[in-house]
Amino acid sequence: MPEIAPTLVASVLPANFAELGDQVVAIEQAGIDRIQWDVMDGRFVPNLTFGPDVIAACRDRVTMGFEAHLMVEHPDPMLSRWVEAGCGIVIVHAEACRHLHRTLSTIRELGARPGVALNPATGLETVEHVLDLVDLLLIMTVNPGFGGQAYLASMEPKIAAARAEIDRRGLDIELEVDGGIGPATIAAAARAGARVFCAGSALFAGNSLADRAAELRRAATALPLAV
Ligand SMILES: O=C(CO)[C@H](O)[C@H](O)COP(=O)(O)O
Ligand SMILES: [Co+2]
Repeated sequence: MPEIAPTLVASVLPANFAELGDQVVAIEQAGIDRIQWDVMDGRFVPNLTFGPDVIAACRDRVTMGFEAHLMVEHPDPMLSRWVEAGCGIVIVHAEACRHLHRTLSTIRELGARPGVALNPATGLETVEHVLDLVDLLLIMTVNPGFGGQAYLASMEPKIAAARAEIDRRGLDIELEVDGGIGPATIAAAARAGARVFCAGSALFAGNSLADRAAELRRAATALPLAV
């Protein structure tokens, strides 16, 4: 396995929403690299979370980067709102955009770093012609909509194909995985080629975010057991 310095991203989904500002501070103090805001619209996915005002209310509490994971149908009309709320990375789903090239270009024009996400059923070829526009490719390792689901190991060939394509084209793209990432799954995703790991339940399990984060970082770089 190559030497990697894993980037750890905390999904806020399992956080205590009644104390969101304090939870965001706790995530930063635990040494986690970024926060992912899982935005759900009740249409693209059968769940609802928060809007840009909630994110903006937390922005001044920390200095760490924010990324918006928009599980939202036709995100174009509200793109500027996520940027204004302080999300330096705005990730849209390829399946949710009618004109994906335009949407990603708009995110860049708004001053944020564009990212594109793929559902488990969506092939890598869907984003072949927009990879030069993005700073981040997010491969979903669960079907989006809920935290706490089981990691889909069947996504590893797609992760590996994405890593190969990024390297072949010499692209400067963060390859992130999201869904079911924990101590038992992170190494396999890393071996497949992911370098950025979004975790929710695994980080919030137990009472020390810092301990869980350290455990995930260790597991991401662990060598496979010899058989
Ligand atoms: O996008 C998501 C769900 O749609 C979440 O980011 C993801 O599921 C993280 O939560 P967990 O680590 O609990 O799976
Ligand atoms: Co997410």
